[in-house]
Amino acid sequence: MRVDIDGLAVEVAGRRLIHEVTLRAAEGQLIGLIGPNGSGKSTLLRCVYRALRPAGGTVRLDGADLHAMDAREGARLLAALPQEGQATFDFTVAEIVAMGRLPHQRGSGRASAADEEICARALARVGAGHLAHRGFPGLSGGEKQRVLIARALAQQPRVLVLDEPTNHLDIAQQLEVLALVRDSRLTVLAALHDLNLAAQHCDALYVLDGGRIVASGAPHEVLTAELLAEVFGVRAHRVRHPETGAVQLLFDRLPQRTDTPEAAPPDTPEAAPPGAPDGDGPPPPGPDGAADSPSLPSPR
Ligand SMILES: Nc1ncnc2c1ncn2[C@@H]1O[C@H](COP(=O)(O)OP(=O)(O)OP(=O)(O)O)[C@@H](O)[C@H]1O
Repeated sequence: MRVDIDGLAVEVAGRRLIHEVTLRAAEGQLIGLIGPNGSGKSTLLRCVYRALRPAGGTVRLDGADLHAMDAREGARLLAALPQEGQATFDFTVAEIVAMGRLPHQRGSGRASAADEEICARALARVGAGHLAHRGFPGLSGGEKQRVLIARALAQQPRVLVLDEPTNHLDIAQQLEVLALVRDSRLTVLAALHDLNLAAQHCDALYVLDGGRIVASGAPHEVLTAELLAEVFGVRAHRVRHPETGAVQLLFDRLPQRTDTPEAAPPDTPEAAPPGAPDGDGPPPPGPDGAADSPSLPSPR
């Protein structure tokens, strides 16, 4: 299912937080939303999953205005993992995941055998089947995150909206969750803080700063040293993943604005080591395709 966001504006408490956002997600694409803290990622996504109404503009799913649909219809098409999803619910894991089936139930709202099967499969997909009878509040942050992803999958939506889906997850689980999201073939909008994960897994990135989209495109087009300095205030070196070719980033602090070339001693960390690549360009691959990095220790 395609998602078209056009001229979206969002206001909270009379303050405009999102300005004129336009975003396109084709069927099955994974679109990453990146930006520094407070840039508006959660606010934009909250409007997409209907926790906030737009002050202007539209969100359309295959051309239909999402905010004009009734709640049940919207929930059958779009499921969300909100950032505030870590709130303590006094329910078991199985009950939390079963909530994902509510938009599909009519009448008594009782779960059918088919609903139970869908929930069990969703929990198994996130590797959390063994948690089904545990109380949600007693889970670790990572376990809660996986259960809430299972709830979103149990909803059987066409579009997934994920606010920091890798929050609280260890590195193996982060990779698992992103692979699972990819394999789901759903259209996905995901706010991500880890720019390397975003570069590796997303079809396109949209960069938010001050509530506005300031760049968009394929990860290798968007994640330039200039943009990362401007928007995130960091110095970034680009290298290529030796197997996938995806852009990957190595970060340093930017020199302080007060530092002048005269004031900085010649061997400060900001000074590039002799022979190091200068900034944005990917360094030439080594014999095995890996980018050489003279500053990294050799493997033991
Ligand atoms: N309910 C609210 N009332 C007032 N201001 C708000 C509210 N919600 C968000 N904001 C403000 O809107 C701006 C964007 O916040 P938002 O949470 O969308 O950013 P974010 O990019 O998701 O940040 P983070 O990366 O830290 O999660 C921030 O300045 C925030 O303080």
